[in-house]
Amino acid sequence: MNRTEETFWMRSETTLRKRRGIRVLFSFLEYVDGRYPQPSITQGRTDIVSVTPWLAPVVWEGTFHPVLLDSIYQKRNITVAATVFAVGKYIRFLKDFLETAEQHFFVGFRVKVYVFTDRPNEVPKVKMAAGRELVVHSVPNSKRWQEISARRMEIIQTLIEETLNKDVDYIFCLDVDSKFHSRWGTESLGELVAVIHPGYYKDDRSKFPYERRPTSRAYVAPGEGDFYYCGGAFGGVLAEVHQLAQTCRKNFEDDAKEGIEAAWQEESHLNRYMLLNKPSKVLSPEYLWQDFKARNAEVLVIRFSGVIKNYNEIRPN
Ligand SMILES: CC(=O)N[C@H]1[C@@H](OP(=O)(O)OP(=O)(O)OC[C@H]2O[C@@H](n3ccc(=O)[nH]c3=O)[C@H](O)[C@@H]2O)O[C@H](CO)[C@H](O)[C@@H]1O
Ligand SMILES: [Mn+2]
Repeated sequence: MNRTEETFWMRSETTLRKRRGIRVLFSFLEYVDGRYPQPSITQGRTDIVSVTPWLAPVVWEGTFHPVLLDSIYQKRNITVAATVFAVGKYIRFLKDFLETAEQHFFVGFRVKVYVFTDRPNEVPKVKMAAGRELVVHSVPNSKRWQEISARRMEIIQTLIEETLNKDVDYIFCLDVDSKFHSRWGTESLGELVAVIHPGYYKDDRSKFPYERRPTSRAYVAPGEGDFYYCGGAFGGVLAEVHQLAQTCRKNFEDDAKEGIEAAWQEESHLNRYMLLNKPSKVLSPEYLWQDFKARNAEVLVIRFSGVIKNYNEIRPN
């Protein structure tokens, strides 16, 4: 292949890596006058799988053209919401989360960030670009972190019912103890969007930390399960996320009435839900890495990553 034949999709992994710094410039130049490199269905990345067996895209760097995608959604004038919870000491993560979201999360689009906190006075003043808005809601604290984490589903369900329906198209629900490091944009949009957990994506499904007690409504039987998805990031269109949140909330509460709490709270219920209701788009672990993990070779870009935290110091229990 000579240099002129080389397209965005055809670049080898090492070339991509070498060019990371100027990639944004390249993808922009490749889009001059609405022209972009010819798509190929026979050449592209070979080190990853970019479609699930139910034909949902799996989003990895190098499988999409950011400027082309943005131009499609710009015409539709979409609004994207994000929810983030900062309860108790987790308020300390909010500043970095919001500041890095300004740099990387749907830049150039209308964005509404909904912050839920028991400390509204401590919400940092972060300068937001035109078209971007911060909305703060008060929520009660709780003695157990498991409760705080799991009750997000109830609050997300209510938020969608009460306020969002009119002027929001897509919603993402994100952990606060994380930062954006690179683009998270229109390539992530879909009806129901799940993110693959960075800790298990090369493991056999028998190792996934699903809820394994059949008495729980989050139960996943041995030999079942597609991927292990994160509780810390999911999204989609409002109707789909509403259905997910309502179902996970109800199943979590019905379990609680019988004295059972799933292994990973709402994350377990989300995994059960996604097994029965396959996501229409799957985001690779680029979309939720963990700072303590070294970057694997196939991960060319880390877009969003959990910070290292001292659990004993910040959690209420
Ligand atoms: C990266 C990822 O997939 N993380 C998931 C994982 O553990 P994590 O260890 O990431 O959970 P976590 O401690 O970050 O809690 C989840 C989220 O709940 C909120 N929070 C929690 C405790 C608290 O005192 N205050 C507060 O605001 C906050 O937004 C936090 O980011 O498993 C949890 C199961 O319960 C959740 O599914 C998390 O989303
Ligand atoms: Mn977290």
